[in-house]
Amino acid sequence: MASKVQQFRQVGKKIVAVGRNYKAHAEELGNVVPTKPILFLKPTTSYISQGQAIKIPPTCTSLHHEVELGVVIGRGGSKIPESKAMEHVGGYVLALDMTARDFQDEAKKKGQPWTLAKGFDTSCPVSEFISMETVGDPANTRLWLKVNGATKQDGNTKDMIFSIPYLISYISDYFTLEEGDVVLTGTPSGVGPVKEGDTIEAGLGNSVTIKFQVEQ
Ligand SMILES: O=C([O-])CC(=O)C(=O)O
Ligand SMILES: [Mg+2]
Repeated sequence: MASKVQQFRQVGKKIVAVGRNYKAHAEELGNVVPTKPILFLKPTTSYISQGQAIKIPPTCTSLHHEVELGVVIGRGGSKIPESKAMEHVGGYVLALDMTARDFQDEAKKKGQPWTLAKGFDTSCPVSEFISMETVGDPANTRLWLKVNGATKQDGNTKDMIFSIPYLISYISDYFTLEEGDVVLTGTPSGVGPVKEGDTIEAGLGNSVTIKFQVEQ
């Protein structure tokens, strides 16, 4: 029987996402490099798993891929010290933080929230649960993404600005983290648009790959 944490999608808890956690990605979109984590939430209705398609949200003209390491919380807590943060990690997931970049650009200009740009149905494609042993060192793991076979993103979690323990501690100062919550740790550089009919393939380390189709 799969443990509860392995069924994080059914547990159906929060998705807390971190923005601009890689310097090269902050810079490629003309944003300043943050001095503290930028957080936003994605609803759990945004999850899809392999076999389901990424659907371009209505009126979106620039749907971007962002490959990210997701941390699955195994043990909840609030005000978790950085030194104890890794004890709250249950495992990992390879995720895409699909982003309606045109919606986000408009929201940024108007000082409005990113909810629609980041939280629409199918905006969080995920792999199956990945064990800690499979990932090995989450602070030195390759993350890559291809569109129709062409490499677009090829990064490493060692380039995160804020580490996983720091993020868990920081987030839990404000939000209680619960078993099954997922923390998306930000995307490396190379984000870009996808269109109807495209195939997105992404990988983590040497062993985990996912594949999703984009549909209108
Ligand atoms: O939309 C953005 O650029 C922020 C973000 O999610 C990331 O850096 O992963
Ligand atoms: Mg992201």
